[in-house]
Parts: sequence; C-alpha cells; structure tokens
Amino acid sequence: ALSKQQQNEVYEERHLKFISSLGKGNFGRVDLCRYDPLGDNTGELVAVKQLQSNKQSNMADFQKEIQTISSLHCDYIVKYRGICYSAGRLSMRLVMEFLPFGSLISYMEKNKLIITTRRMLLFSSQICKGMEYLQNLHYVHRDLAARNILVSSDTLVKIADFGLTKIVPLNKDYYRVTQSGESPIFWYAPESLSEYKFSHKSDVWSFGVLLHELFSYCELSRNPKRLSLHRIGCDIQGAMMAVHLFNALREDWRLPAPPMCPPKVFSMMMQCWAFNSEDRPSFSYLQDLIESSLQEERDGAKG
Ligand SMILES: CCCn1cc(-c2nc(Nc3ccc(C(=O)NC)cc3)nc3[nH]ccc23)cn1
Repeated sequence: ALSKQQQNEVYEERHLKFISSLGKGNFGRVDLCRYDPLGDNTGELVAVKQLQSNKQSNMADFQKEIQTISSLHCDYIVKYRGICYSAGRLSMRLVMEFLPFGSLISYMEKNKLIITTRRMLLFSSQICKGMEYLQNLHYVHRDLAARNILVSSDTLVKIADFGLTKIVPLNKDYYRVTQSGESPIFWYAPESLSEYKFSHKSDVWSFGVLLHELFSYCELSRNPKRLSLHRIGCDIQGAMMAVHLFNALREDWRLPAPPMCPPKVFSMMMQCWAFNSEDRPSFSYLQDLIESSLQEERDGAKG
C-alpha cells in the first residue's frame, strides 16, 4: 500500500492522454502523455511507466520501484509525480516528470561534435551527486549505465529507472540477489559477477563504466558490451560470458581508454575499476576528482 504522501498525487486515467512511446526500461514501457483535466490541451506533459507483463513478481517489483522513486527528492534524480490507477485498479501506472531531451545515449550521439570535455565533466558531476544522495539513503542502484541517464536540458542530466534498485540492509554493506534476470553484466563489478553481491562500491564500478560511455560519446562501436565481447570472444554464450568476463578482469584486463580521453578522467575510471571493492573510491571522493578536473579545464580555457 502507498503512504499518505504517495497517495496525494493521484492521476485520473480519463485525463491522461497518450501521445507517444518514449522507451523501455526494466520490465516496463514508458509513454509520453498529457495530463489534461481541463480537456483544452493546456495540461502538463508527463512520462508514464507501466508494466509490460502483469506477472505477479513484476507487479511486486513495480510497487517497490514506485516506493523507491517517490521517496527520492534530488535535482539529479528524475522526479516522481504520482500514480494513475487503471480502471480495474488491477494495474497501476507510475507518473514522472517528462525530460524533453531524452536518453543520454541519443543526446551524446546527436551532439558529439559540440559537446566539450567540460560539459561531460559537468554531467559526470551531476550523476555522481545523484549517486551520493542515493547512497546516503542506503539505496544501491544496480543498473547505473548511460541508457538509464536522461537529459533534462543542455546543462542538466538525471538518473532514471529504479527498476533494479535495492535497499542495503542496515547490518550489511552489500545486497545479494537471487535471480539474475536480464543482467547487464558488462557494467557489473567482479563480486557481482561471481557472487551476485551489490553494494555502493559495485555502483562505483558501474559509474566508471558510465564515465567510459560518456567519454566515448556513447558510440555503439565503442560500447562496453562490444569492447568486452572483443576481449572474451564473441562466441561465448550465456552464463559462460560472466565467467570469461570475470577471468579477464581478474587478469587485470579493463576497458581501453576512449580516444582523446583526458588522462585524469581515464585514471578516475581505473580507480573505479579496482578489483577489490574496498580499494574503489567513494562517490564523494570521485566528486572531488571531477571538480579538480573541471577546474583544470576552466584554467586551461583561460590559457
Ligand atoms: C530509462 C529507461 C526507461 N525510459 C525512461 C524514459 C523517459 N524518457 C523521458 N523523455 C524522453 C525520452 C525519449 C525521447 C526521444 O526523443 N526519444 C527518441 C525524448 C524524451 N522522460 C522521462 N521521465 C521519466 C522517464 C522518462 C524513456 N525510457
């Protein structure tokens, strides 16, 4: 059941006008809708997520996702607007703020010729702040990747899609999952590959992979899955992929530096990819590294 605060924002289905499909997240589909109670097209645009399959397990996960996102209040996390109960009240829909510039991947591809290092460091800093906020609430995101970052404006990005987010129990510093599901293993830390362990430090590993995507302009030819399969062999299938990837990482293979990537930024990625989770930096330390890189870029610009 939803708390009092969560119930306040109830959207009536009859005023929620479908406009277009925006994308697919974990188990769900996201549509652009206009919430138009006056019926004169002056209503606000919202992003509405609904479950694809109404499998019992997915419904429970969806309710957890709604509880998670409605508890987050941060400039660098996509905002919760409310809930829309469908007719039978069987399935419900999650209403969120609409981010007009779409996914970071499409944004970077479209604008790669005008995106500066400073802009990429600004985006990195915003994602880092969003992750610091999540960590302070004991949330582990578990799916931090460019595909789950949305662009609000030319100077603001936000973390989206909390379908895999879990709360770390107070007495432990990691969360162990049972089902692997559709695992994004190329963003996974070694301990997540070998023991299904997820923690703030495994989120830091994924943040390093996200930095790699960002400084590769999210180009498909250089995406983490393609570069990793090139290393472990493209003929490896299923569970064996995780084994080969783990072995490559244990033998100190890492994603290669993106072309033209500033050395300080690649060094940041390498620190995130420390094999032992306790050797990885915290998000607040990463914040300081990014700030010092940003300052260097500002000084450099002055010449
Ligand atoms: C992250 C995976 C699930 N997912 C979330 C969204 C989403 N999209 C958008 N805006 C958006 C998306 C696409 C485009 C576009 O031009 N496409 C060709 C323009 C604007 N705002 C959102 N607010 C909350 C979720 C959400 C889409 N997929």
